[in-house]
Amino acid sequence: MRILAVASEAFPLVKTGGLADVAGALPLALERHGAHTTTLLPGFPKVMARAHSSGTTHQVWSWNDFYGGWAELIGAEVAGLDLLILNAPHLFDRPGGIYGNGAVDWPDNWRRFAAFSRAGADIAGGMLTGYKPDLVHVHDWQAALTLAYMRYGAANDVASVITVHNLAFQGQFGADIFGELGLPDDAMSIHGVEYYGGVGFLKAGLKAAWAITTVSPTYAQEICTPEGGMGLDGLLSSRSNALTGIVNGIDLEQWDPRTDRHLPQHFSADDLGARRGNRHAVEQRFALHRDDSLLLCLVSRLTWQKGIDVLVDCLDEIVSMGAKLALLGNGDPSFEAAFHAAAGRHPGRIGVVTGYDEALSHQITAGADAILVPSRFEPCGLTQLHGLRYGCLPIVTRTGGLADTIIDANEAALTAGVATGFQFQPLAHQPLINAVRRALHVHREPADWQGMQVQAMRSDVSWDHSAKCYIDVYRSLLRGTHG
Ligand SMILES: Nc1ncnc2c1ncn2[C@@H]1O[C@H](COP(=O)(O)OP(=O)(O)O[C@H]2O[C@H](CO)[C@@H](O)[C@H](O)[C@H]2O)[C@@H](O)[C@H]1O
Repeated sequence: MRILAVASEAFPLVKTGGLADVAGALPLALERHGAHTTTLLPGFPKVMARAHSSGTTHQVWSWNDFYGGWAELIGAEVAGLDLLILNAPHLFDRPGGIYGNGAVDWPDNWRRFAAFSRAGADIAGGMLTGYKPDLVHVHDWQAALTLAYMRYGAANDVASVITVHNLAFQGQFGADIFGELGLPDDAMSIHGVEYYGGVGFLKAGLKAAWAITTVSPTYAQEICTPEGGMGLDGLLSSRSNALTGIVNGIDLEQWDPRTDRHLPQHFSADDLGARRGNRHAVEQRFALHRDDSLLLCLVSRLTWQKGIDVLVDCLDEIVSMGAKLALLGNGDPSFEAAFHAAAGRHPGRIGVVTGYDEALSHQITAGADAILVPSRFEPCGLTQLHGLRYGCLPIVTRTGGLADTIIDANEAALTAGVATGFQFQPLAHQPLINAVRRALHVHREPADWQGMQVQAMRSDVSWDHSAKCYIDVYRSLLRGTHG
């Protein structure tokens, strides 16, 4: 089975969030089940640099004028990924972020990702000699228009899947761009790309996809409701037969406490005492007192989605309850400032590093006792899976993938010895505080805490089961039995 994946980021080439982790790891997991993935990426500077340093790049196509400038497609192989890269300097070669400069989106994002999607559809339609995918799998709004170009073009017989990683990002633009997309006039309708009077990239993909997946069963249900659907619940519930929730895995080689090159001290479920060296490293890096109190951590984009506003409100009380916190994140400057102010009020009890630091994210998860994931909504969530893998017990809101991956330490689960973390709902000050209090309570009994750590580390967070679920979706489409 040949899959063409279309994604705007993939680890380890370029990453702003969890999408990159998935786009980087899923192809390797699918390969083990006999499906070969070729991944189309935009030629962002980091992608081009990494591809060139691999020494494997070769041109497979070029255009003199592709959405306003010269462009080429490059083949490359990086970190086990079979890549096609759309090198279009007028669209992707610029300083700043891949989607914008600071908090401001690039004004030509519609053109950048329309071009990217068009390239995906042309490849699906057989533009490249010797390569035609059996199925196209696109991720999020940046790649979603691929499916509209396929549907209204030469590749409307090629099976397609769209995965929604986060419904909050929809790629909505004014109707005035439509004329420049190169789609036929009848695509500008409610059955095509039209969305609330403008053009909706994600909407167009959801409408055209043969199958829709999202990254957990609970989120799949939530997005069909007015509360969770962000304006797309009508469309999604009308397509609920085509919608499947498949929980993400994590890369077990990148996240292996016995071999992780980022850790000062390796450990395993049989040797939890060895976590201590990592704990000391975290205490040192975050200027925290060295003691045995509950060490909580956070590794997150600092946004409203992640419930950071509520956490900020709880920090003083969490410290007064006896816990301490190591906070790593970047995003909304007001949250960064609030964290620094809290660290100033509680020296030795709250430590903050603002910025994006992959190595530090591993160290924190290996050294802290528990990881906070107080998300307002969470399609799947990866940091709680990292926490499980490293015996850093997740304290999470009961929503989306957090509800599906963590077993709450209620009385029954504790007695049965199956608890792996602490859930609370709704996202608000008191429920969060109560969850931390429950964690403190278990933490006072080292044998109970370690029992939960072992149980957490036994959880299956691999890609194996999820890859099988994707293969099932692909097969059902190719057999014509889906939805
Ligand atoms: N400051 C920092 N330093 C280092 N690493 C950091 C960091 N901030 C975040 N990270 C890392 O970035 C990733 C973020 O993963 P999340 O699951 O929180 O995804 P995100 O919300 O971006 O994406 C969306 O897509 C993913 C993938 O489907 C879904 O899991 C998720 O629910 C959905 O919102 C993790 O690997 C985390 O360790």
